[in-house]
Amino acid sequence: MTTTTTTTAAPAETVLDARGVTMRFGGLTAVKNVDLTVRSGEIVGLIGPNGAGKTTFFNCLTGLYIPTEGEVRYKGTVLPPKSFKVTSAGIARTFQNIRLFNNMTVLENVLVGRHTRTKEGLWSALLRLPGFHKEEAASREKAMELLEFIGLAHKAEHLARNLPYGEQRKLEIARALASDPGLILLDEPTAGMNPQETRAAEELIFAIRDKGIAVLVIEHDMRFIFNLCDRVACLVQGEKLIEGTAGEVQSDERVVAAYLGEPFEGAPGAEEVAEVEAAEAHAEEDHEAEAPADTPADDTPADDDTPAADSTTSTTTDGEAK
Ligand SMILES: Nc1ncnc2c1ncn2[C@@H]1O[C@H](COP(=O)(O)OP(=O)(O)OP(=O)(O)O)[C@@H](O)[C@H]1O
Repeated sequence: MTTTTTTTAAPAETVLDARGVTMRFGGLTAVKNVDLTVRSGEIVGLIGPNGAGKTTFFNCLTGLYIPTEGEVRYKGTVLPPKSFKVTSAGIARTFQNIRLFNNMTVLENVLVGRHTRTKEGLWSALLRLPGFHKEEAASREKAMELLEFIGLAHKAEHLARNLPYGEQRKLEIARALASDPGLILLDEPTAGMNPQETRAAEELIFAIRDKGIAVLVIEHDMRFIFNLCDRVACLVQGEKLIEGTAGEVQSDERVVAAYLGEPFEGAPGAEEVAEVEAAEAHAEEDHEAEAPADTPADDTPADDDTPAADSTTSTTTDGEAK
């Protein structure tokens, strides 16, 4: 008789549990009855056309807004309706528009991010009061570790305002990580980044996840979000349209329809479309020039069309599929 032993992995802990979150501004319902769960070890994406309610939802999760209805729990406990208390509880975030202390150094910005984990408060950190300096030594080591982690240790003494844009975005992430979060919310972390910076941001987010921090990320760059995320939820006009794996969401016709008229970032732009059209027109001209006058169109070998057709297909597919 054979016995089989099966080992089951421990179920992932629910880090964030948002239930029925609704946010109204007067007559406008920006977020309507949205449920979302993020588990430990996960990277979850939040997509949706402009004005879909993504940032408003983030604001409801982080205590900036008190939802009109619904409840948000972090590791089983209902979150307090104050952003600094939410940060203390373990949720950190970055903003769509970078919010750094421009006249402070890179290191000081990260140290300010540690204030929820030190006895001295935010004002002490900002005004560099004596108490802050005492705790600074202990926090400094941790802050330098974070700067190493994001690759900015060599710029620790630079003023934040002198960093290139992509590095300012990284610094915001380091500052958020300084509060030792269990969940980090990233609002358009690659906005304004070039392709190399975007790839580096992707690696950084994977590394954050590997540190045991769950990630919820808003992005318009579909290629980035579908590469990165374990699950993706799509908001449209404040409501969650679908939630699933990248493949499921990507192929959902309602998602595609929701974006119609608003091309995906990474989808072929006007220039690429013009290139394809020019190539097609060129191929047609060549074809007409090559075909003997008395050859019926149907007799033209299929191969003659292949290169132009292939190049058209691959450009379109590549752009749309990712
Ligand atoms: N404080 C506010 N007062 C009134 N209306 C608001 C407020 N904040 C957001 N809205 C409205 O709520 C809706 C959702 O906006 P929100 O910024 O959350 O969308 P979004 O999905 O983040 O958009 P984007 O991708 O453009 O950043 C919009 O119609 C917006 O005008």
